[in-house]
Amino acid sequence: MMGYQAIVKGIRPLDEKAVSAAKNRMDNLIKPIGSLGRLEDIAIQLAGVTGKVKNKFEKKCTVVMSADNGVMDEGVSAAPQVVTLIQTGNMFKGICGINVLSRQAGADVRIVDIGINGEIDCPGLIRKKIRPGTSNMAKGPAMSRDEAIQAIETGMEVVSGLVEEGYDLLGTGEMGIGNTSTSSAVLMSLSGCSAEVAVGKGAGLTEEDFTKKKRVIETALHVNKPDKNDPIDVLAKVGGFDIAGLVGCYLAAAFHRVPIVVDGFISAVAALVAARISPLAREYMIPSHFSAEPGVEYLMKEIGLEPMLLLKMRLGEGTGCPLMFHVIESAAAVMRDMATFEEGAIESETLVDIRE
Ligand SMILES: O=C(O)c1ccc[n+]([C@@H]2O[C@H](COP(=O)([O-])O)[C@@H](O)[C@H]2O)c1
Ligand SMILES: Cc1cc2nc[nH]c2cc1C
Repeated sequence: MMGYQAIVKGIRPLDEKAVSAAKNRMDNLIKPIGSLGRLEDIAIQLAGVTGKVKNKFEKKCTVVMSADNGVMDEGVSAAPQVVTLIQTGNMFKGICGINVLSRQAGADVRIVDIGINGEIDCPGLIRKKIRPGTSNMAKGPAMSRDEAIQAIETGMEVVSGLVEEGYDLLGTGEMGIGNTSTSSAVLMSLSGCSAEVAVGKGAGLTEEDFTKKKRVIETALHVNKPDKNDPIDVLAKVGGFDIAGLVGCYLAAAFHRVPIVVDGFISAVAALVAARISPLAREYMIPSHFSAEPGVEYLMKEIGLEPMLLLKMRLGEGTGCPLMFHVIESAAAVMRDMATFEEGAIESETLVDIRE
C-alpha cells in the first residue's frame, strides 16, 4: 500500500494536451459555442482527468465514511449519536437516500466504518475503525496527528482498491451525527471565517441549541488553537475520522486520475482540506449540489468550486453524487456522440454566424 507522502507527491496536473483537444472538439460540435454551458466545462475537465477526449464511465461508486464525534457530548445535534450506527446499518438494507439515488444512477455504494461508536455486523462493510468516535474537541484535540494520517490513509486505501476493481467515477459521502460541527470548525480554522458564516443547523436545531452550537465550536478553536497553515493539525484537532477519510479519497482519486464528485457541506470541507494539502487535487473534483447548510457558499468559494444543482438538499450520505453522475455521464455523451460541423450534415457556412 502506498503511504500518504507517496500519494500526495504523485499527484500530477490535468493532461493539458487532452484538455486542449477536448476544447477544440467541443467548439466544433454542432451547436453555438458555449451553448451547453457547464456540461461543456465538465466534459473538458474529464478529458484532462483521464487523458482521453472521449470518456465513458462503466463503474460508478460513492464511498460513505461513517464515524462518530466526541463533540456530541456538548449537545450540538438534534439527532442522538446512535443514529450514526443505525443509519449505517440501514444503508446495508438498501433503504436510505444514498441507496435509492445510487440505484437510480446505476451506481454502487461502499460503506466504511472509520470510527462508529458501536458495532454492526454487515457483510460488505469495510471495517477500518480507528476508534469508536473521536474525543470531544471542546475539551481537547479530537484525535492525534497519527490518527488523522491513519484516517487519510484509510480513505486512500479504499479509493485505490476501488480503482483496482475498475471503478472509474467516484463520489464522496459520510454518515456521522455531529459532523456539521466538526466541519464548521475545520472551515473556520482554515479560512478564518466566523461562526456566523460557517455554522448552520445541520440535521436541525432549535434557535437556542443553534446559539450553543456556535459557542461550542468557538470554544473548540480556542482550546485547540489549530495551525491554519497545517491542514493535518486542523483535521486532528477539530475534524473527524469521516472528514479525514474523505480527504484521503480525494487525494487518491487525483493520484489515480479518476474524477471524484463532492457532495454536501461535510464532503466539501474534506475537499477544502485535500486542496490545501495538494492544490492539484482540486482539478480532479467535480462539485454537485448546493447544500442548504449555509456555510457552503463561503466554503465553495474558498475551494474555488461552483456547485451545479440547486436542490436545497442537506441529507449528506453522498446523495448529491449519484445525482451528479447522471449529469457527468450526459456531459461525456455530448463529447462522444454529438457530431462536429465537419462530421455533421449542416454546412458550416450556414452556421458560421452563430458560431462566432
Ligand atoms: O451534506 C450536507 O450538506 C449535510 C448538511 C446537514 C446535515 N447532514 C447530515 O446530518 C448529519 C450531521 O448533522 P448534525 O446536525 O448532526 O451535525 C450527518 O450525518 C450528515 O450526513 C449533511
Ligand atoms: C435520520 C437521519 C439520516 C441521516 N443521514 C445522514 N445524516 C442523517 C441524520 C439523520 C437524523
